[in-house]
Amino acid sequence: MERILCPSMMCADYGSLKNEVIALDSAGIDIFHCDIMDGSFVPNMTMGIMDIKTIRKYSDKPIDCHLMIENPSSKVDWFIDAGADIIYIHPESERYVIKTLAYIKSRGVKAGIALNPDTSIETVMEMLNLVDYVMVMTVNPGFAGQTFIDFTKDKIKN
Ligand SMILES: O=C(CO)[C@@H](O)[C@H](O)COP(=O)(O)O
Repeated sequence: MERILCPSMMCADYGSLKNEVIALDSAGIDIFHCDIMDGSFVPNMTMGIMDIKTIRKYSDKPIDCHLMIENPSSKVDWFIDAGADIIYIHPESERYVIKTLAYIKSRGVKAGIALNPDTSIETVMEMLNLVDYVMVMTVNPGFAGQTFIDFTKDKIKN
């Protein structure tokens, strides 16, 4: 099994983002994982477009944007234009999921589905051949440092 390292950039020191990006890049990380939260789909607000642009400015490594926002289809262009290489959307937050996945791919970036702990894999079974990645969340989206929800292990296994 291939293992890759994707540090969560919401945990970076924002007083020194440029240096954090350069240090992670030279430490050999694989993908910058960026948690985008709108304070509505999840009870927190985190990174935005300027942060993605800063990461893109100081590294050529892939950037993934995990959109924890309502109606992500209206905003995917913002993040692609800022430099994202992979966009994750939540089926719980989007009315036209497959249309949005197809649009993301048509823009030349990879598309992923992220699943809340209480969303079953069956919900998205038909869409699995349309995505490049599936993110199985092992905590409720919104915050770093939460306790691992044990039953999500079975979902990952399946
Ligand atoms: O999407 C999220 C939280 O919603 C994660 O990406 C966290 O940012 C990572 O948390 P830790 O692994 O540091 O607890």
